[in-house]
Amino acid sequence: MSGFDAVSASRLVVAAAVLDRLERPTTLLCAARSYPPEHAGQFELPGGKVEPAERPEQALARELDEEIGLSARLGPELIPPRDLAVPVPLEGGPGDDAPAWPAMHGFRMRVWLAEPARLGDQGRVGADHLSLEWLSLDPPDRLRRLPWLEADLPVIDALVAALGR
Ligand SMILES: Nc1nc2c([nH]c(=O)n2[C@H]2C[C@H](O)[C@@H](COP(=O)(O)OP(=O)(O)OP(=O)(O)O)O2)c(=O)[nH]1
Repeated sequence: MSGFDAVSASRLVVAAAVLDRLERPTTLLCAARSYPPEHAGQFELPGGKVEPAERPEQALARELDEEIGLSARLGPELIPPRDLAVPVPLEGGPGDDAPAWPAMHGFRMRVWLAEPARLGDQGRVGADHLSLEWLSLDPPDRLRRLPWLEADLPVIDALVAALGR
């Protein structure tokens, strides 16, 4: 789909920090959005909205397959720090059961580390993205300097810290 719909504060988005490998990673998959026009070219972690009655991990597998043709193995969740975390909403769906990162447009976002199920699989660019870049984790400042969606900056900082960079 294209464009951002009107959203309710309870909508949950899931995204993956796809590393070349979970053990001793060297690169991160950074995806340049193709829409909406005001965010085209900005980078995000691939993922998307959780459908009603879907578990977040199931939604993430579906989104990665649909958007970038990647079958991924999930690692640990990247837990937001307490001062940033958006609590579980009262009206959250069945899988919406953990604090999340604040995402754009009132969305809440949960993020998992991941690696391609077939190591070396690069994913493919579909309609949702202009490009997929596998960027080196070193030096981390180069990664931080990408034009990320604004909401992703603390996520990237936390990722870099979690990976010990
Ligand atoms: N996928 C993704 N969405 C993010 C990130 N950061 C962030 O603020 N968002 C926001 C942008 C959108 O408002 C929302 C997710 O939208 P989306 O367009 O990716 O969702 P979708 O794939 O289900 O797309 P659609 O078919 O509903 O357009 O979350 C991120 O790193 N990845």
